[in-house]
Amino acid sequence: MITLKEALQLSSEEIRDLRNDLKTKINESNIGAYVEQLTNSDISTSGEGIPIAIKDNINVKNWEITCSSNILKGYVSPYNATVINNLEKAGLSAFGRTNMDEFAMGSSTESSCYGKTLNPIDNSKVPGGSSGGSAAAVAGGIAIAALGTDTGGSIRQPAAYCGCVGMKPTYGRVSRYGITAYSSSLDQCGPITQNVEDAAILYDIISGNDPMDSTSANVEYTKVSQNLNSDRKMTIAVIENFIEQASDEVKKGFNKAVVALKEAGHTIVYKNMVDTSKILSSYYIVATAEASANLSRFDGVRYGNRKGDAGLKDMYTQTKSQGFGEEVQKRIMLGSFVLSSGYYDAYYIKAQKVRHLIKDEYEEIFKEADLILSPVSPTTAVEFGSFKTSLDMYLSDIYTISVNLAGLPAISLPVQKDNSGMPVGVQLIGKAYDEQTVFDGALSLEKSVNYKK
Ligand SMILES: NC(=O)C[C@H](N)C(=O)O
Repeated sequence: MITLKEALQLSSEEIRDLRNDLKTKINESNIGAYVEQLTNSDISTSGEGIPIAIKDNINVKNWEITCSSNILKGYVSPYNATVINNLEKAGLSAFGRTNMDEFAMGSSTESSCYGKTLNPIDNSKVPGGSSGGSAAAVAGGIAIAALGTDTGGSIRQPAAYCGCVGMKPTYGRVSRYGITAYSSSLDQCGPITQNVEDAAILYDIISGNDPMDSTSANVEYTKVSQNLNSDRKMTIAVIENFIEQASDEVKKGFNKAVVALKEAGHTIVYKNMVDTSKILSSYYIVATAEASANLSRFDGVRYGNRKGDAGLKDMYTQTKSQGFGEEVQKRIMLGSFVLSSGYYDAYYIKAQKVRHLIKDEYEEIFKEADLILSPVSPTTAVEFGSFKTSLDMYLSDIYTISVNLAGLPAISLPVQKDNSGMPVGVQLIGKAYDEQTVFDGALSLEKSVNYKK
């Protein structure tokens, strides 16, 4: 597949041919990366630009947006998210809706109301989640690049499971206007691409201050893709107590990355951080609390397909219990519980304290290091049905969620294959607003590991 960098050099006729070619490839593909592939409808397109696949929680004017949930089936966006306007300004267009876990709550794309997306490398394995459709489309050669969202790893983990590059920007760097909120203090939109340079290009295109998003950062901004420099020598920290929990195959991949970084001239330092079990508890309290508030708008009155006609209570009950899947219902209930009076201090406030502690620990490490290297997930992509309980699934997020709790930028990239041929990804985490260092380090690592698809 042509890269985004190459596509930016094409004439309008060549782009038209590329779009037609892509449409044929999508229709012939059997991995179910796109919602349209799973529903037998036509690939949605907006404009005539370079085609970029869009996760089903990002508003594109006049497109159906469902967040892969039955509750929103048939809902059509009245406006574009800012990221879509930014794509269009740069000569790119939204092209095809990618599958996801319902309301971005999951790590395998198994909770979509449309059904599964298959990992293109091994169809018996999950593509990861929640942006599993976006990662599978890029890895499967049916998208040049895609947009995903990352609340607790939803860009980086599917990118790692499928062997592509996924980047979560600093909280506030990319506008959330027009992106369906799951957990407003954690969500960020970012690129999923075939390589690090394309990720930098797409990040540059979508990022920047937006007055339509009150959480958008108004800080000085320089484009990263024009200043990429893989020759910078950096100090990179490794969190020792994190790695112990990874599978042997992930450890091997991680060690390869450490050796490659040393060979590229970087200095490695070893650190420890707060226990991952505390990070997990903090994330699943903060995220579900915010989700319970954000998803209250899908009540059959303001949004959502209305069900039940025996009074208000029946209408709310029927609308939500028929519209939302099991995992979403569970999280709304958990979130409502931790915010309820009597439990608020014991759970929600405590989780916020742990969140601050995590932030402080990152700041301490960044006094000495430019970047932190960590695995993306404790295992490579698992077989469908492997997550028997919600907790099994939550445990696949132990390395990614602290980055969202601290609001930091991070990029995941593949470094080698495990003994069954599945990609092993690692992530580089940076200081807030220091995306340049994140991309420079990632480019250096990409060159030195020389991963072959
Ligand atoms: N949305 C995400 O970033 C995925 C994360 N596994 C979650 O379910 O919250």
